[in-house]
Amino acid sequence: MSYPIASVKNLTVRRGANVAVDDVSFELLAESDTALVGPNGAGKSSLVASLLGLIPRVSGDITIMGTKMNKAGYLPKSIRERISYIPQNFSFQGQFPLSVFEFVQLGLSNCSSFLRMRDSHTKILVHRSLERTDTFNLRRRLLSELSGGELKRVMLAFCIVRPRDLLVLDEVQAGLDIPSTQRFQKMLFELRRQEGWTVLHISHDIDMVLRSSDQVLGLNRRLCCRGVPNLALTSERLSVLYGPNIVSYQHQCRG
Ligand SMILES: Nc1ncnc2c1ncn2[C@@H]1O[C@H](COP(=O)(O)OP(=O)(O)OP(=O)(O)O)[C@@H](O)[C@H]1O
Repeated sequence: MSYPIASVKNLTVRRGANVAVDDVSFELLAESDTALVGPNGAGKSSLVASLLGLIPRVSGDITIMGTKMNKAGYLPKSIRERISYIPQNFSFQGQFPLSVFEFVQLGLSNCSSFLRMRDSHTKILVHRSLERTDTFNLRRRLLSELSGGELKRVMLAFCIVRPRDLLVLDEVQAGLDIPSTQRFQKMLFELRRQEGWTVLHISHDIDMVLRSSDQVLGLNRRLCCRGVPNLALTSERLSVLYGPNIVSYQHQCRG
């Protein structure tokens, strides 16, 4: 039977003077895929940032892997190092002097079980992660020299270089073309199964959510719907979320 990796109860978050997330409760079950959907400005990134302890919350309880997050957003290192986060935007301008290999290797630094690891072992782990994400040929390139799609696959290599339990992704498809999106989704799906990750991801692709997620959370400041996507995302619920003029199209492409 599945157990909760994360549990959120009555979470309220403010951004500036406004309430961005209002009294939201949900659970993320182990090894499940949960999509967080909703219109622009609905509070999705705020919810995720608060779940990760990156921004404060006004009220509510957050428990991750059995440990309750304190009011200041603190979680012990033993829990934090089991979580991975790929943010919505990241770019490396100019000649940011960090190679792909060095970046992925950083995923091992500061991790208790790898601190005394020999250099040769570290290299094997990094190379294996790069191979599994089709980024081995990029290992000597600077991060600032990568395309958006390449950078996202390198972020996945960073996530798998050591075991994690919870992966949080904020609109990873943003800026990717159709083939890159399909390639990334396929890779993520396979890695999730191999690694046993619990995934929470923000998405604007309702068709993809219907096809691949176990649970959907429909947010528009408050939680408007929640459950198995094809039951929860009815046209009525989509209208509540996005407004009455929403029309849902099914992608014809099955990649
Ligand atoms: N740093 C900030 N300071 C003040 N208000 C903010 C800040 N960041 C976000 N907000 C506001 O909080 C609300 C929720 O924003 P948030 O980014 O969480 O929404 P979102 O659902 O992730 O949107 P999008 O789909 O456009 O990325 C919005 O009204 C936004 O203007």
